[in-house]
Amino acid sequence: MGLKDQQISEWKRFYKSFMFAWSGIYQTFKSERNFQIHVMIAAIMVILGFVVRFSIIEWVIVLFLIGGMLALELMNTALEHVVDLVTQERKPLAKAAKDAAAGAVLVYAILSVIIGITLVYNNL
Ligand SMILES: Nc1ncnc2c1ncn2[C@@H]1O[C@H](COP(=O)(O)OP(=O)(O)OP(=O)(O)O)[C@@H](O)[C@H]1O
Repeated sequence: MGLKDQQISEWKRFYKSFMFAWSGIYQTFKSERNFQIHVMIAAIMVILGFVVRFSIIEWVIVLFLIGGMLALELMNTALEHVVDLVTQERKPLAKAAKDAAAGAVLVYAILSVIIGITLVYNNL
């Protein structure tokens, strides 16, 4: 295979992984109610940001919060799938794993809400 063919094949692989990742986001959006709620809250936050005119720094903070929240929710969904793959039975370890992951999402969500409200309030 020539250098050009190799480069094309690299791009194809990159494109394929991108499509797999996009499919993961789309499937999670379709099937997980919590993910849909997070997307809705993110959209409201972006609209509020334009209304109260966030500064650049405030936008950076908000976009990191939104990106972090959605990424964490995707990881939580991935973990739930893996646990369900490992066992369909009710097991304490399965519960501990799912609850810990859900706890991580909750911690980030609470902090995001506090920071989001503070930023909006600060610009009123
Ligand atoms: N295999 C399991 N063993 C013990 N507890 C579980 C297990 N799966 C889920 N749980 C508990 O149920 C909670 C909700 O889990 P999950 O969102 O996966 O729904 P589910 O209980 O599997 O069923 P459903 O999706 O139909 O509501 C978890 O946070 C955990 O506390």
